[in-house]
Amino acid sequence: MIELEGLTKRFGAKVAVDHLSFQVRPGMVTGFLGPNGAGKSTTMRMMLDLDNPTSGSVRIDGKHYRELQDPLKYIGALLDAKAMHGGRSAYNNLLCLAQANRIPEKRVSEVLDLVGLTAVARKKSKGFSLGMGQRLGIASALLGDPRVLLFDEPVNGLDPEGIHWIRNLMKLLASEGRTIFVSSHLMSEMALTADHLIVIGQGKLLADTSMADFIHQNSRSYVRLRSPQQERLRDVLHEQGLAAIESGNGTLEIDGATTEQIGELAAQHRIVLHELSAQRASLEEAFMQMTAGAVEYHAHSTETGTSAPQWAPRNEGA
Ligand SMILES: Nc1ncnc2c1ncn2[C@@H]1O[C@H](COP(=O)(O)OP(=O)(O)OP(=O)(O)O)[C@@H](O)[C@H]1O
Repeated sequence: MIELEGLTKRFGAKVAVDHLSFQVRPGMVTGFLGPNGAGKSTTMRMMLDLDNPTSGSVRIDGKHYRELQDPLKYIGALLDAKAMHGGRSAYNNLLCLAQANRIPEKRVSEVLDLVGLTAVARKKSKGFSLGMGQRLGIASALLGDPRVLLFDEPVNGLDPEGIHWIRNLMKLLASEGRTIFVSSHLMSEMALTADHLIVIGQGKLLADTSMADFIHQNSRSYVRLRSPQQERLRDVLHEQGLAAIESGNGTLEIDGATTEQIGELAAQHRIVLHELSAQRASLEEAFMQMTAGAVEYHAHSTETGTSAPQWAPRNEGA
């Protein structure tokens, strides 16, 4: 369990993290979302005592980081996969970390095996691909067999196989009762991985909710229809007080009705349907909807509309 209470971080006049209070619970994957510059990395750094809060506190399983004896046994993290010593082998990188944290050497081989790097254990890590480097970073996070794990953008730059592997690993670790906290800008991936979400914008908490509720509360759901008897269908819907919006390619969208209601209505009037489907906005749409007011930099189109977007701070006329 990770508990934040009024956590705040200022960099000069900039408030990067603004009175954040939330809990990250064990036994599930909690996603950490926010637009660029929202304060995610700063929050994670404070969880790991790499930055001092201006005020407020973080507790890991009830203790402040500095009270943890051998902290790697309580909390592991993947923040920057390139933080390894490139001139050392994967094995020696992990061995140094194990020795500094009083972790038995046999655990080094175990975690290398767990992340699939046994065959390259003696190779210098500077020759590693992005995916191998990411796996080595994860091995170091797992070294102390901690109950709490933080992953900052773990799938950045990975191929589909690597992404799939990390997703399954996080789910497995959560099913073992560990606390898994992961940030990512890849919404489709987050939707497949996280059970719960913490969303922040400009350092403030915007949402602390289950994935399903977040999408439900921040997005539109509607029914999509296609029929060769579209005019007749529109009339029937109209009689029932249902407005159909034409969305191109002969498709209609209807708010405020279920597929069951519409299917039965069509059957009663002997109208043929070629499509009848319930539509729910994606996590990405729900996220954009929620954070629209909290984005630090917006793109605005240029006069010709052909040049690259101009990035401007939100409060300076974007
Ligand atoms: N050391 C620092 N000195 C000054 N400002 C900083 C420092 N670190 C972060 N900031 C500012 O604090 C804000 C939050 O940054 P942070 O990196 O935590 O955001 P983030 O949500 O992780 O962003 P991203 O998704 O782009 O990685 C940003 O405006 C950033 O410019």
